[in-house]
Amino acid sequence: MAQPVKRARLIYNPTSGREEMKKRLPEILQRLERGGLETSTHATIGEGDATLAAAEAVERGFDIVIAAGGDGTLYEVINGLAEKPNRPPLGILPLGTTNDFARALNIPRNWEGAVDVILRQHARVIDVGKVNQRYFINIAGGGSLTELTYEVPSKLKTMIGQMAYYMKGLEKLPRLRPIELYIKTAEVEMHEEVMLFLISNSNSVGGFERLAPDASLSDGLFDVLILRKCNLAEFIRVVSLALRGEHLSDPNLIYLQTKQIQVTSPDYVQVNLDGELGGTLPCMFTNLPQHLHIFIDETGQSTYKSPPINLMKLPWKTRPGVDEHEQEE
Ligand SMILES: Nc1ncnc2c1ncn2[C@@H]1O[C@H](COP(=O)(O)OP(=O)(O)OP(=O)(O)O)[C@@H](O)[C@H]1O
Repeated sequence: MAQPVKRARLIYNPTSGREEMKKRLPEILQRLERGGLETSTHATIGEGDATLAAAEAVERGFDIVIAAGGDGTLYEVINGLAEKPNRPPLGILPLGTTNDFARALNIPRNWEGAVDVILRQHARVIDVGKVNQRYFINIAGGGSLTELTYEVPSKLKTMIGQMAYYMKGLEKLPRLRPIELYIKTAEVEMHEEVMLFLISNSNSVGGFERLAPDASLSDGLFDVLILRKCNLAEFIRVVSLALRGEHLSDPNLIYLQTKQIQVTSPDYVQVNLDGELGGTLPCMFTNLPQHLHIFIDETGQSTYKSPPINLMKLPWKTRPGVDEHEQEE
């Protein structure tokens, strides 16, 4: 007997990466249809649109939601799904400039491979982080480095891809400044001057493939990394240790695992969720265990090569609305 046809909603950002979606859409739709997924599309028109489109897709009863674009689009789609009681599984087409989360899940970087992962419908259930009323799946963080928050205009990103981040990030490197944090979990309470804090769900972030070596996407726990106040030389040392996964024993680093963490500060501290601006402290970060099904490559074969590392890309990426102003200057 024929399998019932499933309906998928493909939410894509036409400006992601090198605008690959614009070129590939007919082929992607054809491959999905041939593979048995009757697919309709929603092209996003700007910030926040993917969240609305994902929420609407759930309400309209789609069996599968597909997020096509970069980490920003994925973040927005997850924010549209996470609140809903009946969450359809999520497919990912990683066609953005950065695709940290797709890398953590070994989802192929090429569109054919990524479509095939969706067609095989092998889902993994993952934890989702909740912060106030927002959600993240990869990493949250904050710190004085938020001052380095920069916006790479999307046209520039399209033209030169990853290079745009380097140019924007490195020029701001010397402006590190510590912040005061109060941290509270069920296990510990602390008051520290810190450079940054990271609350991670996966072990691969921003090209740091061993940032939180013990992190599991579905263990119900966050891996928390807090970098104490340090000078630029120490900062660079910790980062280079982190590249090799040897940073956890560094005296400047505090590492813990927890289900829920409250972070407050007397300072003005922006919070970054999966590379996007996610409000300011104080925040309660709660792990929602096994909250979302995502299609993954069950063969576990990663087709990624590690991209070159941009220190400032982690995790301070975009501040919406700044690029126009910067361009005028
Ligand atoms: N039509 C559009 N025009 C401009 N920006 C858009 C449009 N649709 C969505 N966006 C915004 O673009 C942001 C970045 O997109 P996305 O993450 O998909 O790809 P990217 O630009 O390649 O970057 P990255 O993968 O590094 O996040 C999203 O957060 C979204 O708010």
